[in-house]
Amino acid sequence: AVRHYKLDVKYRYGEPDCKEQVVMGINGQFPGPTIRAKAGDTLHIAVTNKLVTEGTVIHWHGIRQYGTPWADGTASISQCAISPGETFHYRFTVDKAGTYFYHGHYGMQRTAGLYGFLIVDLAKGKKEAFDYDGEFNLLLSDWWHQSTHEQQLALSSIPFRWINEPQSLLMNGRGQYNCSLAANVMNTSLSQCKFKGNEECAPQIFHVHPNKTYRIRIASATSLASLNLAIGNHKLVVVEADGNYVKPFTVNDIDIYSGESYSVLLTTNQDPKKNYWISIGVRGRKPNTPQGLTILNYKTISASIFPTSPPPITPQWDDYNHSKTFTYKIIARKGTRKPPQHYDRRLLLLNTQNLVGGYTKWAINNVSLVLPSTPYLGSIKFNVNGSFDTKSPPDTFSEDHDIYKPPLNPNSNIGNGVYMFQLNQVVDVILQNANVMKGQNSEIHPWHLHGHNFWVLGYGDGKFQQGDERKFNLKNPPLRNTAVIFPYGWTALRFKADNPGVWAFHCHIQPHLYMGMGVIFAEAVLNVKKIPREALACGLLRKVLINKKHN
Ligand SMILES: O=C1O[C@H]([C@@H](O)CO)C(O)=C1O
Repeated sequence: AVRHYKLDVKYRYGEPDCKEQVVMGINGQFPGPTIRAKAGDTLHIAVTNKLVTEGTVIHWHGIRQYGTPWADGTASISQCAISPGETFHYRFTVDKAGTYFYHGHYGMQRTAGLYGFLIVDLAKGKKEAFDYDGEFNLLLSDWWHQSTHEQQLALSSIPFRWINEPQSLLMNGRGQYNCSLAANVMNTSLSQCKFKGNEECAPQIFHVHPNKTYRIRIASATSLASLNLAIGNHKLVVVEADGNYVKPFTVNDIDIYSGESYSVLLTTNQDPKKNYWISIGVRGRKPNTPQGLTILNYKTISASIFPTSPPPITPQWDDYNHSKTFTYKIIARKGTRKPPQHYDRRLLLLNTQNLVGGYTKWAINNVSLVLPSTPYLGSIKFNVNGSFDTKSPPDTFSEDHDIYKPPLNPNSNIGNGVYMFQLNQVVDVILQNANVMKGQNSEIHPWHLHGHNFWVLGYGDGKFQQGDERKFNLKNPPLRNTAVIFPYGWTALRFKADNPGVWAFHCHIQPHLYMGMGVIFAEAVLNVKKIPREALACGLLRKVLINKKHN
């Protein structure tokens, strides 16, 4: 079936965490409306830019866009940003059931609140591999009181001004600044939040029946924060990651990084005369943001009876063993497509924090990504000269780079060259983490690939070495679209370049991408058919449109 949606992107006033702010909304809502379809459907989504003075695009995170690379929603990569007043028609099929989301992919618009769920149900007649009685959606994000326009300026100023930690964590767009739902039952200087219930920042309560099983679909659209989610007294059974089934495993809490999605099963087998906390807390960075909270309400009692015990304690922010233990448990469910046993090309990508002309940046193999004004997809397809660097960025980095120290020479270059792949090449990417520019520290980076799922073949501590590949999991590696690199560690991915198009591969932390932490993959672009004109009407491509009939 074809499903039609109309999304108007517009600023509005809102109180995501009880403080009035400018929020990027869709059809007047924040977060945007949930888009729902069945596997095999075609979505026709008309996005109208009502922002008045800036462009916009929307990326459908986790959707492979097979055959429709122009609909990936990445400004300067798959299309021209949609101008104020204009409408862009995204048309693509959703071929795989799963939990996805959509978000802005131009500047830091995601941080401003441009996101919503995209859920693809199984095709008619198909059955899930697990049973459940009901389901909930839980979209996680973080929230700043500084505007994203100012954040962009701060990050691209000399001296560099860091955006610092978020003021609040949001669940389905709701958080509480300067008060806590749990103040009465825990040790905090925050006062108790008081709600009538209809406030925009009042928590969205999850109502359940006892002795049932619920599927909770969770996605993280955070700008910066890595999160840990727990539900007081309850176990979580992880069954899906990034739209792929995983071998079910049971945990007390999950770590979720920006760009990831999970489905967990929750069985309501606890005392039905109580309600329970649902909590999220910051991981991987020294937190300065209170826990995000809401309530799991057993319908046997009133939702206004708060839990009498404190909310779950988030693991220490730097307890990376906790994170690794969770991440290493994720393996593919039986029946998942297996990876090719060999690769055709390997990239070793070193992530470093650098200086470019005095500006603080992130670079990959010493190149910090600055997007061109003409979108790659059109410029490669129509062979437009001069729209980006024709020289490819390096496939590897210097052997003697000491990942445990700040870079000896912190200076790097900006660039917008692409890695070119032939159709069906098997590509391995080893992401190598390192020390930041100042002090002794290495940060978590969740890397997201557009247009594909990749197999996560393995993780390791320290520097990747020849021979580490003997430890790769080629038997049941999970398929994902986002994978984390741990501090001072490496992560190995494999994918098949079977989707003609131009695809971004980048750190999903919004300020890091803004500071250049990404690369561009171009795959068999000459095989791309029928790019709509509206995706091409900017930069050096305008001439192509005027001069020749395209395709
Ligand atoms: O990109 C970043 O910059 C700061 C810090 O490294 C410099 O202020 C930080 O914590 C980041 O993640």
